[in-house]
Amino acid sequence: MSYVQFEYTSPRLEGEVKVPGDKSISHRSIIFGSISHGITKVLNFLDGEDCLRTIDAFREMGVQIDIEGNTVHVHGNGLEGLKKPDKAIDFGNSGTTTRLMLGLLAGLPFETNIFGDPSLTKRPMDRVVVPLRKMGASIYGDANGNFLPITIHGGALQGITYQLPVKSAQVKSAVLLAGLLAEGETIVQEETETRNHTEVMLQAFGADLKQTEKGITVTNKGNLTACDVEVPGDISSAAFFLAAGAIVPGSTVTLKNVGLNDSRTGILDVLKQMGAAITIANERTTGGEKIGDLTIQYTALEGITIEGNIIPRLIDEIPILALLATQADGKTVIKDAEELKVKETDRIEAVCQNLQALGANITPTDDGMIIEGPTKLTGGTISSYMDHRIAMMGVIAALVSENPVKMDEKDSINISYPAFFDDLETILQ
Ligand SMILES: O=C(O)C1=C[C@@H](OP(=O)(O)O)[C@@H](O)[C@H](O)C1
Ligand SMILES: C=C(OP(=O)(O)O)C(=O)O
Repeated sequence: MSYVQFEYTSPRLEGEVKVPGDKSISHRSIIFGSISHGITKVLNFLDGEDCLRTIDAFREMGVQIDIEGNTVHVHGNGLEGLKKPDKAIDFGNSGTTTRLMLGLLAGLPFETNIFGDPSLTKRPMDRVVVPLRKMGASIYGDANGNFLPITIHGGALQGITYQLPVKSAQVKSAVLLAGLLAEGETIVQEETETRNHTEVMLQAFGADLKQTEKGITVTNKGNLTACDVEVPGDISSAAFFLAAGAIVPGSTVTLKNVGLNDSRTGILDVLKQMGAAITIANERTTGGEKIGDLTIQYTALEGITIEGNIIPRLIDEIPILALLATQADGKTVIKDAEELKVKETDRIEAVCQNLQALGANITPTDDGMIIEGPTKLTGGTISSYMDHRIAMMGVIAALVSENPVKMDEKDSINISYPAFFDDLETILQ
């Protein structure tokens, strides 16, 4: 096997990065733009492979989508204007595309076949299949529809009240999307708040969606209206440089225009609690989403316990937080994060195996991990597990390792952050 090697001698990070557009918001801008009437202009769209899958899916269904750099024009067909795709749709590596599209396809009166890459094929779909069947969709696939490839035949849905059994914005969004095409009210109840971009954006596109004491309620009000979207920078991508700035001696890094939606900022709360020197400037709101500039400086960190309601607010940041915790003084415990097992790979196993291979003191648990720090990482050989967030963690680990980090591949990073190495280069001194 050939490896890519990362070696940084006495690195220091200094300067500004404008991180790419938010992945969750980019997906949703295409979905809601496609099902609206009129042209939706999307600025700062993330050109990562996952979001391009969402574009491909709507092109297959007859929607004209023009891409010019990071500006995208979606010529919406309206809910009734989507056509049956001519062939099976490939959702690649993207869980968000799959689960949100299943929600939409559940209400469309034709049959669609969908499939994905080996990672996506292992991820559970029953979390959306169960409520969508309750609403009236016909769904077939391996293990009673739990795994791709899946065939879905939509149409004639009935609204339901659904209490989320998993803390998942993808499930919430799938049910709300189906609710746009269902008869009567659809209500989603969640015990722990998950990211709310679907709710924010559906309201901006004119959907009849409100938060009531019963839960998040949506009705089938007919067509949505196109609405321009300026995508904030992705805090989940910013997280890699926030962590790097905090642990690489002598660093000061500023990340511009980062999305600061409260349902996503768990990482900032954790960094502050660990003692990081982080400041927020130029706070403002665009399209209902808060954004601002973050500056972080290297400083000593302390281990903490991360558990409970904060977990969905930082779920994708746990791999890089685990690396950060290896450099903090004392014990960091991460609990209530069993969802990590069903991401692009089992991220509890991938993070622990890799950081152990680099010399960290980290132990996996059933719902998270325990890290004892600080440890000077030695470097070594790791695997990305073909998971973009694990791969980026590996590269940042090389910045604080004595010897090189060798990894089996790096191309998976294109899923969410194609400009990752260019941005790293900009701030590397
Ligand atoms: O709704 C979304 O855009 C996402 C929700 C989260 O997944 P879950 O809903 O499975 O928690 C997150 O991990 C994923 O990267 C994007
Ligand atoms: C889990 C992720 O994405 P998805 O579920 O869309 O594959 C992620 O980006 O970390």
